[in-house]
Amino acid sequence: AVSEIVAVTQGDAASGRHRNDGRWQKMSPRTEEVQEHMSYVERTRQHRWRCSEVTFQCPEGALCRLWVSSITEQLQALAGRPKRLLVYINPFGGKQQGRRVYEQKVSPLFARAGIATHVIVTEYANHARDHLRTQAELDDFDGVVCVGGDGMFSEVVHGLVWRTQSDAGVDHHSPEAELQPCRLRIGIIPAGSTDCICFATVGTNDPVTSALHIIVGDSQPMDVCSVHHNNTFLRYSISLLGYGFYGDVLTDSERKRWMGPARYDFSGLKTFLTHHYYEGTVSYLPARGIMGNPRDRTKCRAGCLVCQHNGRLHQEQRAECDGEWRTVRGKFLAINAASMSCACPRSPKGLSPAAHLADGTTDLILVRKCSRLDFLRHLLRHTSKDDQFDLAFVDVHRVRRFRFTPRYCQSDSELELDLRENGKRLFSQICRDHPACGCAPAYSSWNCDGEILTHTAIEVGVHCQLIRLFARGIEEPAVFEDFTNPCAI
Ligand SMILES: CCCCCCCCCCCCC/C=C/[C@@H](O)[C@H](COP(=O)(O)O)NC(=O)CCCCCCCCCCCCCCC
Ligand SMILES: Nc1ncnc2c1ncn2[C@@H]1O[C@H](COP(=O)(O)OP(=O)(O)O)[C@@H](O)[C@H]1O
Ligand SMILES: [Ca+2]
Repeated sequence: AVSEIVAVTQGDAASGRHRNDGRWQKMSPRTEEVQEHMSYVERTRQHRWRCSEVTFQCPEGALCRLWVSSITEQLQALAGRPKRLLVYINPFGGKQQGRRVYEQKVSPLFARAGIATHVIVTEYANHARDHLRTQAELDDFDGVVCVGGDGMFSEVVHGLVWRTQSDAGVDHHSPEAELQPCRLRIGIIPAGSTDCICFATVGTNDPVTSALHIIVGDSQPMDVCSVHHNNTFLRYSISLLGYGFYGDVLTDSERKRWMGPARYDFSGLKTFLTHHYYEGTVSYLPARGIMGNPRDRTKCRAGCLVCQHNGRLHQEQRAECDGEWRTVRGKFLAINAASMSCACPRSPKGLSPAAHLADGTTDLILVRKCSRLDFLRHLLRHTSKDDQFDLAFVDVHRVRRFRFTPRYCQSDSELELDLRENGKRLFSQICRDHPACGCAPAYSSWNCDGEILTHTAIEVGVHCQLIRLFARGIEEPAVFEDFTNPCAI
């Protein structure tokens, strides 16, 4: 299809400026004869795309020129294709290859597709976020590309969402605020440690594949969670919000950044062996009147009907959901909210395999205190076909909002209630300082897409389809289609 052509150019056969396709070499070039070079998307295994080139020999120069200009015109008329991109590179993400990956694999493709770029190599953490917030001339661009991991993507989202709200006069500190969707799409060139947002929206972590999705102008809407403490905005989350296990893994892994991506495995093992649980209260607003549930074994795929259906539903039906909050108190090994599957190479089906990218909900996973062996069973099921939620100590709910309060962080009014009711103030104070007799920490931290949150008591709301990516979701393999034939236009 035309939509999967990267570019066409004309070069004359005699000059030999372009590599000749072997098939045509037998023909002797006549004086008039010219070549037409076409680059196009070719699908290879496991959702990977390659940029292939084919050369056509054309007996008549005029005809060839007509062809090239007609196809180029058609390509330019494709509305979704970006022409100008703002690129941020994190040179220190993952294995510190971001710069090399961009220069060697991505930049030549953008050039071939005639995309103009403005490239910024970041110099410090939050450089990209702050540049987007205050300096970047966003009107000059059709999209933003980040080269790095989920942390770098998160920076770009924070910059863009913040800028969009401030331009629209929306107060992002209000947890109830209806946020304005961002105009610019975001592309991810994976060069981080987990890269789960790329993996879950494209199906593979491969810079060339991602670059091609950007070039053809794909669009994948995505939900974004906002995280607040009281009435103060803390952060946005796109992949995982995790307290307990994933919070502790992250806290420990930050000290091991020098290890690169392997830090997560070391800290994962350590945290697993430590086996801490945390007490607290979770309240949540279940998503009602929607298609799908976290255990229906469906998967969010390209052109997902559930996302389309629930994305439209969201606005009108929200009122119906109000007033049905539920509360759970307990001891948890992990509290995870996955607003998408969080599929990544470590777990190809992800934390919540049936979660949707753009349905306006997040899957709240509660793992209660259990034995090490049971928790290991739960973890292992992230890597097998077995259902990780089919265990007595695991609950999963598809929700629109939720709140968490750790046990020893009661609000002042709750403390006063304690005091009035049974004179427990002194006891409460002791608990605050030394809960559980000092044997184990009373608090974990929230892991918000790989960043540690400064507060433990949080309120979370999902903003349906707030951003769009240069991706199309994971494609189902089409068995009968011939992907290799570029002439099937
Ligand atoms: C025993 C094997 C268990 C495998 C369980 C794997 C579950 C993996 C789910 C991963 C969800 C990832 C969600 C993504 C979060 C990212 O946004 C975020 C930031 O990414 P960035 O660094 O690229 O910026 N990444 C993370 O927070 C990293 C989380 C990684 C967790 C790895 C946990 C490994 C657990 C190993 C347990 C080992 C127990 C072994 C017992 C013998
Ligand atoms: N130039 C820089 N120097 C230091 N830190 C940076 C720089 N640019 C980005 N960061 C930060 O690095 C962190 C990790 O980035 P990321 O690209 O997600 O890699 P990883 O997947 O390895 O964690 C992010 O929190 C991001 O804000
Ligand atoms: Ca979702």
